[in-house]
Amino acid sequence: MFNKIESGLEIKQLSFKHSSQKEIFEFDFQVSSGELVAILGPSGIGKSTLLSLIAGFETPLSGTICYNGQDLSSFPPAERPITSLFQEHNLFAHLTAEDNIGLGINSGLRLSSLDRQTIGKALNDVGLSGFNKRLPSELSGGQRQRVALARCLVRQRPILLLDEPFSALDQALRKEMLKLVKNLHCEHRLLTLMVTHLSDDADEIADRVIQLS
Ligand SMILES: Nc1ncnc2c1ncn2[C@@H]1O[C@H](COP(=O)(O)OP(=O)(O)OP(=O)(O)O)[C@@H](O)[C@H]1O
Repeated sequence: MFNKIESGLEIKQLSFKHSSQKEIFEFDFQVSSGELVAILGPSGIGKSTLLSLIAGFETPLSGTICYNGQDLSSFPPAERPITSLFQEHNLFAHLTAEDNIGLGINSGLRLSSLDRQTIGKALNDVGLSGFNKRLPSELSGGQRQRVALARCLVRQRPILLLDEPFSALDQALRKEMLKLVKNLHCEHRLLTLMVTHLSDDADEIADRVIQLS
């Protein structure tokens, strides 16, 4: 049993059921601010479901999700202190890298020159300086995920959720992206939860592994 924590994410006696299913999922754990935790478990165990609950895309049957002692239940997804990166479909095909990242600052793309500088810095942070005007179709798979990561950064949310973000990439590229995530996590002091089914990836960068069973 954990005591209530003041700094970090606390998932307490959370239960959930997809409306069309019988299975009930239960989660109970906590993650400290600044920790990078890997969520491991077999296919169908509920890893993505857990991230959807934390992000606010699904509503639990019972239990609480608190950040720094504050219950997030009443906050819609856009107002939660959370940014997410998924395996794919992170970018809009008709927008440049710069504008895709800019959506993280202003959804109507009303961007000041300071915002443009912030976007340039984020592109630099993910190793894509000068790629501002590229369309997603003009980028490799790894570069597209870097752009999506840059958008996560400009949102300046303290919690980063990663749902198998690099599983479509080959092993060498995946390792490179994991290193990048680790660096960004440290540099931006993000509480990071990374869902993966690969224990090697978890061992590579995680401070701790939570195994769902
Ligand atoms: N929207 C949904 N409606 C109904 N059932 C769902 C829905 N999303 C997921 N499920 C079911 O809930 C269970 C958990 O799914 P989830 O995607 O969370 O698992 P996972 O651990 O992330 O799996 P994987 O590693 O294959 O991505 C599965 O049995 C899945 O079929």
